[in-house]
Amino acid sequence: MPDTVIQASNLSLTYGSADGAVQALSGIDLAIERGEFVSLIGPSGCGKTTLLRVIADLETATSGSITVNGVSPHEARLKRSYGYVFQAPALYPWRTIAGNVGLPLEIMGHSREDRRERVAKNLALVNLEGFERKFPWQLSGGMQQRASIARALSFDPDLLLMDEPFGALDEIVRDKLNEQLLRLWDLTRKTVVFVTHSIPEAVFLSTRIVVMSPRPGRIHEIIPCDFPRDRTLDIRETPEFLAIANRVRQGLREGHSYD
Ligand SMILES: Nc1ncnc2c1ncn2[C@@H]1O[C@H](COP(=O)(O)OP(=O)(O)OP(=O)(O)O)[C@@H](O)[C@H]1O
Repeated sequence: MPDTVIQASNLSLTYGSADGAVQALSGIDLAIERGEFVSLIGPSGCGKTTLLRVIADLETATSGSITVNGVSPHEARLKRSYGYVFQAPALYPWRTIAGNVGLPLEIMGHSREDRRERVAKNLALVNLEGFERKFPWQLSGGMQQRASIARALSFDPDLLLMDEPFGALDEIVRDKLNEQLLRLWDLTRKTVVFVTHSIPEAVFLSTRIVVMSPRPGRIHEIIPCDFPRDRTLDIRETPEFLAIANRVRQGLREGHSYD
């Protein structure tokens, strides 16, 4: 496996629409190394989701180049190199939690026994052991989102792409899930690319923060964030944390993000 998980060079993407073209990404240069936790932050419309979708081969760049694990996003998708977590949990209501988490494995043809083992392991990773037989509607929003993270991890990809997974949750639940996600990242050594609108969330979780600006979507600045991997929520009170949060806020302002 190459050490560089994602390498984007001069990547641009223009959507064609009935009322004209929208340049969603322009001149994106970004390299993400194995084991990093990289957040993409910026205002609505700056291209965060589009960039994640290009990595996942759900959109194709108009120009420039990108590799995922050293191959094209299309080949990486065929090799099931990543798990994708959406903003809404998107669990099938008629399937149990085990049925939802094991669905990718079912599609990939894993045996019943192997599925049961992997589902149990991944539910334990997101602290949902014992919930196999419940249905999604029997779980809180935060628990459903944890189940969708377990589903993304079910086939053990090294790369996790997360599009504002906790955006719809209240702050207390979000704090808890941020801590759990960080522990999971530390334990599994996955590479995470995480989209958020929240400055504290980005600073708490990331090893680097990519500040994006809109019209067209560009990278304004990349801010390193080198707290220990096993950080806890109390670091949010430290001057170092506040200094990085201020830098991100300043970067967003310079990108004319809130005009
Ligand atoms: N399928 C599409 N067709 C046309 N334009 C699109 C399409 N998807 C996104 N766009 C436009 O591309 C730009 C970037 O959108 P994108 O969803 O990537 O931004 P974002 O930063 O993720 O926003 P948000 O934070 O609101 O999710 C926006 O101007 C959006 O309206």
